[in-house]
Amino acid sequence: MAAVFLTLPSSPIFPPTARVHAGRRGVFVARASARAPMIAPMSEAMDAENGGRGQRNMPHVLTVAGSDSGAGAGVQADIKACGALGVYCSSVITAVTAQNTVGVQGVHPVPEEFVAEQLRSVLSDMEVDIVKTGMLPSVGVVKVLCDSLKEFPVRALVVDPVMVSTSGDMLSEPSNLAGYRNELFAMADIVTPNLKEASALLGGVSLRTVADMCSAAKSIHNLGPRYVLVKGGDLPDSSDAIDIFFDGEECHELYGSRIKTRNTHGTGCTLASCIAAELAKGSPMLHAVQTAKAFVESALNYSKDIVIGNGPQGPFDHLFRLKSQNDNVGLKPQFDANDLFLYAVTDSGMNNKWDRSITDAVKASIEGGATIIQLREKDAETRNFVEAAMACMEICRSHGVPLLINDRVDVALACDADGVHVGQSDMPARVVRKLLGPRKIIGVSCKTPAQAEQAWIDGADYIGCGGVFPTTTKENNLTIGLDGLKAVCLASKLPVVAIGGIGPGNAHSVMKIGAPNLKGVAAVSSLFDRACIVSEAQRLRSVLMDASSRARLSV
Ligand SMILES: Nc1ncnc2c1ncn2[C@@H]1O[C@H](COP(=O)(O)OP(=O)(O)O)[C@@H](O)[C@H]1O
Ligand SMILES: Cc1ncc(COP(=O)(O)O)c(N)n1
Ligand SMILES: [Mg+2]
Repeated sequence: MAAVFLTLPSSPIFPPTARVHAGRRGVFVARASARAPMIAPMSEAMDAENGGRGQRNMPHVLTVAGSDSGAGAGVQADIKACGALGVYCSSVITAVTAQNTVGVQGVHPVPEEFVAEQLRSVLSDMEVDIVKTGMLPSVGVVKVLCDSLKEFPVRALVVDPVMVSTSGDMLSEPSNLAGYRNELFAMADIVTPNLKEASALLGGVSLRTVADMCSAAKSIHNLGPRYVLVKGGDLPDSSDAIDIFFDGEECHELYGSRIKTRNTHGTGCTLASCIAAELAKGSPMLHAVQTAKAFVESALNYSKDIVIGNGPQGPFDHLFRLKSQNDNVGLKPQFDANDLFLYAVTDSGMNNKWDRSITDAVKASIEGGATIIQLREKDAETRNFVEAAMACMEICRSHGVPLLINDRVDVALACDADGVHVGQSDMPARVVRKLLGPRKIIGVSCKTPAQAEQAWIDGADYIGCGGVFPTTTKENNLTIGLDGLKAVCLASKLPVVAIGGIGPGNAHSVMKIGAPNLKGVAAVSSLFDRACIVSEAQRLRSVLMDASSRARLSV
């Protein structure tokens, strides 16, 4: 039967919303500053209309993809994935497929003009942060999309170059390769081919090893995108699920557990949508990819035994987090940068001097208002350290305060700490991330903008910046002063906690340097080299509270 496409009489032409034209390259580097001017006037206007009750824009992904009637992949997967991550998802449908767990029975492309009309409807009206593409059935649709993105630029473009379904059915014209290569890739912030797609994009090269995936990622990078993720779901003989992330300079091997299940239909669509959703929330690219990968792994794990359909490849459950709180155990606790507010770093020497156990020191700092704890035990014997860390972990967990371990990844793993803090001469954060996985918090000590940039690239969650003032806890430690702190904060894409000689007497001067990503101060001697930790922590906390309420008032 011939398809009937209903094209409404041309809608009134809305003036394109004023958007910031960030250059395609560097959209992410300029993320915060690019968004600010775009959002502020709009929310001010809405606020005024709303009696100042503070309306807010919701992070928004637009998926440009095909419909999967079985709802495991395509637009349906994209909407569920974004919804699961708390992001709004609008959808421009490029094709309707008749599809189930057996395969694809039919494909019905939507006429290019009507794809263009859908794009105009969404982009001219809504504040779309990120566009994610899936099935683009023809070169004509690719062209229409590129033209729309030139007219209505967005913050980033995630391209999942869907070509063939896992069942082996063609989802785009072979001539589409040229459309991707010649136009879309140059506009893309990230392209996420699976092994077959990467091979097709490179003229049919064979991809069987991680080394092959790295060289494919580099070759695809030469086609124009800023980042490339080659997905290894189908890597033969691999007991892990390994993806390769290439940032233009370095290949990062991202490891996950391979879940034994038939329900992997839609993993690629979901991964790309989750990346887009995390970008919409403001994550840097590598973080977005890691969070997306962890989400897919958790969803597959939760859904590994569900049965939907009789074919060889079933869908999985994107909304698993809503089903059971218990199943959330093991998911990455969202790192909350506000936890850096009052960061207590224990010191074994000071505990000995004041004849305190490490657990007493931790309890007292939490009672005084510490919002995160780091155990820094430079001289402890490993066995004692692990025992003490386990006890501290229990205390911290019962108070909902994250516990990090300084330097010792092994101790952090042994006590299932929330994360690790490393210095410049400790294990590189990239290696720590490999060992701890995407769900733990990693902090890196940085003195310079270059070190802060590296920490971000390596996948850290925050940086500790200092020593700001001279201190007795670190010998020969170069201090960087408030100017040095400010320079690093302004350059850092990660939240910052200031450290080094900070206490109630000078915390105010630190917090008022005027860097929005400076989230708090770390204290060692000013808490632990004192007779009463509780009252010192309370004093520091009230100085910090005062500084942050003044900062809010002056905005
Ligand atoms: N069985 C599995 N267990 C865990 N992760 C998987 C599994 N299969 C695929 N993945 C992950 O899902 C994402 C999508 O990969 P892939 O299946 O290769 O893409 P596509 O769906 O486009 O073919 C990747 O991050 C991959 O590592
Ligand atoms: C409409 C549509 N879009 C994308 C895919 C790819 O998904 P998968 O690779 O998991 O089959 C699909 N099967 N259908
Ligand atoms: Mg797959």
